[in-house]
Amino acid sequence: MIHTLRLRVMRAPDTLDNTMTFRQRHHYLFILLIFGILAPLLLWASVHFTRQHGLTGLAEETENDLMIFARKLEDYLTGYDRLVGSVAASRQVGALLRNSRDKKIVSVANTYLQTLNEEVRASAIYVMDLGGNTLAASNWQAEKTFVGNNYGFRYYFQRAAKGLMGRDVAIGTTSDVLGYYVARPVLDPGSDQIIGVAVIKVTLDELGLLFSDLDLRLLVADREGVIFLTSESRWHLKSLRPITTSTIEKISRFKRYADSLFTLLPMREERYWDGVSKLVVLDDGVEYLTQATLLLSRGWEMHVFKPTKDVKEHVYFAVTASLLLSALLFLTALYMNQRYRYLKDLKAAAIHDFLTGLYTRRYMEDAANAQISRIGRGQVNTISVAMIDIDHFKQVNDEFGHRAGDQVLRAVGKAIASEVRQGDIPVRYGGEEFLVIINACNECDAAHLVHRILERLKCLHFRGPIRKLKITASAGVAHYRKGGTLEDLLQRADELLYKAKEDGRDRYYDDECKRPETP
Ligand SMILES: Nc1nc2c(ncn2[C@@H]2O[C@H](COP(=O)(O)OP(=O)(O)OP(=O)(O)O)[C@@H](O)[C@H]2O)c(=O)[nH]1
Repeated sequence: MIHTLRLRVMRAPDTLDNTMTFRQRHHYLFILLIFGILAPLLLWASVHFTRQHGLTGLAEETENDLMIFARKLEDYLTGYDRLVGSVAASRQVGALLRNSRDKKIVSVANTYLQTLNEEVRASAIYVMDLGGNTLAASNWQAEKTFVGNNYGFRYYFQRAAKGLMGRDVAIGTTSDVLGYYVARPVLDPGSDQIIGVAVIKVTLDELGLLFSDLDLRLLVADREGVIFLTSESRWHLKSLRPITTSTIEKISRFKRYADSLFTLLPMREERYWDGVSKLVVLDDGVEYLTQATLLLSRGWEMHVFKPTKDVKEHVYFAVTASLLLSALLFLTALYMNQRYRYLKDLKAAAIHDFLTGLYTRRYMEDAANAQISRIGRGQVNTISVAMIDIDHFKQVNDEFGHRAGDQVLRAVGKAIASEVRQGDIPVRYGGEEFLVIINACNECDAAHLVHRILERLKCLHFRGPIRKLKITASAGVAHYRKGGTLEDLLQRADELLYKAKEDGRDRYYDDECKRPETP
């Protein structure tokens, strides 16, 4: 502590001021640097973690929605899958296929299909023979009835005619409406031979109602990636993947998508966010988190798109919050720094004389008393006090002015500080009076020091109007005596100083050392 303070003492006050400004500037630069690194880090972390957290939540919601809608669609269509089974097993349909020329049987079958269709609200229910001809249909009375038409080219018919479940999405040749077709073989109860095919058609408009009023985008595409069911009408019959010309031709033939262009669904900036979810920007310029699932029984794929705008809002909030936090931390750091410097300056001002930079009288009293108690404990040999007073200083003030007087005081303070050793305490005692508490090994050490100081003061050179000025000083040196007090020590030094002044100045008296007293 003393060592640090001593270094400060040895600087001229004007240099000290400059150093503090320089240091202060360094402090601000340091704080700015720290915040220059911290603020972007904080910003990056808040953006990263908020987005990460938001997208994780959104991915969970998307997965949930996907499961719900896939289940909803499956359940809805499975109802028709089962229903077509009961149509195929019905007495009326069996009778019709065994005897399609009997008008009465045909009429009974038509009425049965019509009534059933009204109950289950399908688009149409009809029965075909193995040649693909429609023998009876729920819309038998309509102008564009299916009865009499041949749908043998249809994929669903060909599957059912082979004894399999036929499922397909296609545009109706008679109705011109896109629909889901499900077909089952009709077996002869006696022989178990396939004798025809029962079909139910459900319009996709009706299916689309399942997905209306959603705050998400949803699509269902067939095996080839053609979107046939979607919450966005503009995506209708667009394709998720590039399709070859031969596939387009095949689709056109079986499904009658002939007029469609099969353009690709515009999806930009696709990238996987995790293993399952993708982040995409769609044709509306909005970013979505998307997930897909396969509807295995039908070979379809369902995609759900959830806008990430809520996540973005959270990120904006986090950015604002972290900017505010950074600003708050920055201001707090500035305030703390100012306060720290202020307290430090206050403390320095309390122990240092503002003009010379030497210690104050108050500090000296505390430090000297501490030294005296150390002597009592045997930790320090002895101490001495040298009281030094500039001779005829009043004349300097009177002749050259107070500022010149201050210049001399500063130079004397600097000279004394540079002569003392580490552990000595140089003090501005008052006015033009200085004092040094000397940690001496023996009495003559102190006399040597005072001798050197008085010599040095004689050699001081000044600038400006007082460049020709030469000064001398007088001193009194007193040594600690066992059991003595600081007051006693100071008094003896003062008396010796007084004596030196009286005897003509430019000398020192030492109460023990018998060295020459004039330097
Ligand atoms: N410039 C300046 N002068 C000071 C300061 N403190 C005290 N003085 C002056 O120091 C002078 C001390 O004068 P005196 O006590 O008469 O002593 P002296 O003129 O040095 O004469 P001797 O000590 O008897 O040799 C006074 O004129 C004070 O005004 C200060 O901080 N700055």
